[in-house]
Amino acid sequence: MPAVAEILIPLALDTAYSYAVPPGLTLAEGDVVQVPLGPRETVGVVWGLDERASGGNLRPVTGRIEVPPLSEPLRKLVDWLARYTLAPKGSALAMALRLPDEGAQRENPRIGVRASGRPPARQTAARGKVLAVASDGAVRGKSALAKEAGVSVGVVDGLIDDGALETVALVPEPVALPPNPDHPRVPLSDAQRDAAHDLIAAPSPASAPAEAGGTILLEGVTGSGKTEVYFEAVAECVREGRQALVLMPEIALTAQFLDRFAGRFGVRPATWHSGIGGKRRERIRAGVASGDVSVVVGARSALFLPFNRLGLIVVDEEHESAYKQEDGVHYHARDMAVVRGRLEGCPVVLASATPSIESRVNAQSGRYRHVSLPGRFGGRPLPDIKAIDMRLDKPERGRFLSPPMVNAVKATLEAGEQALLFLNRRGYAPLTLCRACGHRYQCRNCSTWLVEHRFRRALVCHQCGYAERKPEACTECGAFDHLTPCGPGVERIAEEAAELFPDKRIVVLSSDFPGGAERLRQELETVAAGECDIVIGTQLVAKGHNFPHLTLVGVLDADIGLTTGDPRAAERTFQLLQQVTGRAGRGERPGRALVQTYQPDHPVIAALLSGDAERFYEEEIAAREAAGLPPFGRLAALIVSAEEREKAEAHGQALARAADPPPGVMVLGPAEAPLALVRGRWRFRLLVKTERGIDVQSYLRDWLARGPKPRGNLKVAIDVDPQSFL
Ligand SMILES: Nc1ncnc2c1ncn2[C@@H]1O[C@H](COP(=O)(O)OP(=O)(O)OP(=O)(O)O)[C@@H](O)[C@H]1O
Ligand SMILES: [Zn+2]
Repeated sequence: MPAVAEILIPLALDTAYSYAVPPGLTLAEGDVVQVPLGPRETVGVVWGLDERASGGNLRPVTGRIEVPPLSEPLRKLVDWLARYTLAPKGSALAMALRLPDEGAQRENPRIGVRASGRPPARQTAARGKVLAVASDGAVRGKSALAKEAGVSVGVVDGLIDDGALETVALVPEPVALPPNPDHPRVPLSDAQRDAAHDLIAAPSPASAPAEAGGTILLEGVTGSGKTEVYFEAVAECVREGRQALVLMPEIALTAQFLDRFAGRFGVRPATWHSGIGGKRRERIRAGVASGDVSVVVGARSALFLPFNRLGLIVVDEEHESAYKQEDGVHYHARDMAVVRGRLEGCPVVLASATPSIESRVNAQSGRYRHVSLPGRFGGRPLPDIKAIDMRLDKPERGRFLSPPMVNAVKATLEAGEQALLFLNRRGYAPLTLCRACGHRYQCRNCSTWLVEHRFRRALVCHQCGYAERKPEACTECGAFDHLTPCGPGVERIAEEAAELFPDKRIVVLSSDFPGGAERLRQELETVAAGECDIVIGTQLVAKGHNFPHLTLVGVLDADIGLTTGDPRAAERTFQLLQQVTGRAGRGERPGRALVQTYQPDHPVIAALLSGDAERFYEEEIAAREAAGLPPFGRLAALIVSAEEREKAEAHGQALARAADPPPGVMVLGPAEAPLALVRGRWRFRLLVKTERGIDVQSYLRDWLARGPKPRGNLKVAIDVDPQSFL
């Protein structure tokens, strides 16, 4: 009697399906299998097995696929992820089960040749040279052998056909060489050594074994040398023969970082991000599963790699909102890292100069251990930060740099140092207006203004990517020469800087840098090497980078993020400004920062100027607690979208009527989303706010079960712990 296997299929399905295990097939939980689904065959994972049940009337499993099985902690992570985010379990599985695509499976092995020991049927001088070289029995590539013998590849081919040489598949080069934890290295400062010691220190013997995987907040001011400190924890992990994962926001994976890793461990680590192609992805996955790859540095998706003896997870820049995935499964990689650490029984290090309020509160309450580096490495001072009050120091008409800012840049360049001008706006101008008729250029698919990109000569939607050529005449009234850019983006600042400093080298860095991520990484290298004078950039250059020649940071619009209505607006602004000003003075010379603002007395700006981060955290934590906002209360958002506005609104209202919130739960909305239209879909938002002790997932499940069901093109996205409120 065949047993029954519960197979979870990586599609938007909530439960595993039952299949019979055919005679002769032995399966274990976690095995990757092929199963029939409707008229097709598909891939799934054994999620449960019942040896005693009778699968007689079920369709059988087709067979096992020879890829590494999913470990128990990884399966539990998938279960956890689905339960927490309310995503279908199959969708959660899909993230852990990126199977090789067709092309990747057929990776051609590299072929080498060696002497077979049989004499050739026909001997020539050229053949003699080849066989003389091959007589040592070593395996060589065909062309390498031909070159060494000084003959053409045709001669080698002839000897293969003849049987005097035989072909062998070469073992592919490893994706990463083993890091050496005891590679000679620069000595740590005393503060770093103490912090590293704290980080590695075993948890107190009183804690249960399951608690061995604790979470540690590694908080150190910008430039304090946190990287070197957590490298010590990585080294210790490698010494113990376990694997380490370092998560980074995608773009922080720079050559500079990889070189620092190589400086510490002798080799570069294996890396994992969206730019890694099919074959390489599969080899990394296989190496991670076999344990051959001991350290992976990767973007958030690396969290779902099949490590077989994970000993440490580091989340660098843990406060980064880029760790939140905003489509498909809405998960926060930092939070899931903490979960995976718990499931694997390994420690998790959250590193930041500006920790999230959530992690700060967890550290204060003792849920996380707190390790601090209060000063910069080498006793370097933190930058001196001053405000420029834009109400008093107005830029010239049509300009955006105030006179004190221009003077500071001038002085910096005269001293042979580098300046960074920071503005968190891509493109040339965020709005284009016709001065004749007042028409504003808007996206046809979204409720957003089109952003002028002068380099591309286009008006672009930053939501959906829609772009149109910037017209010569207004498309509404036909007037020529009346289209006016309103407000600045980085390209416009670059234009102003080029006029002010015509003989200086200026680079503009933003995520839409022409040439893509690889070119951008190269450009960051040239900045670090001091091969440019003025850097103009968005948040992309604001954090994580080490530019030793940079001594002046000018923030052009410190107020930008303060008025978004987002509950994290203050936190985000503080973190971003603290990070960007923290790029100044990391090398030999001290740095300073100037911050253009219309509200120098705003608590966030005042805290930044005071240099007293503690004050900001105290005030913000108190404010969150008073308002019952995270982490003192919980939030979840439902985003209802449809192609017709009325449909989305009506469904949102029907959901609200079915909400029936119990005590401790509040349901707000539906309200038209700030981004009311995205890619042709109208959006309405409902916000659930609960007391901390409430199981918000159960509430959401019950609510959605009794509420109206989405039909046709209508969709309801669920976002637990939302980071974006747009
Ligand atoms: N032990 C050391 N010996 C020599 N240089 C060091 C040492 N530790 C750190 N540094 C240097 O100090 C600088 C700052 O270090 P690091 O980038 O690790 O800081 P950080 O804490 O990560 O800063 P941020 O949070 O701002 O990114 C770097 O230039 C780094 O090379
Ligand atoms: Zn658009």
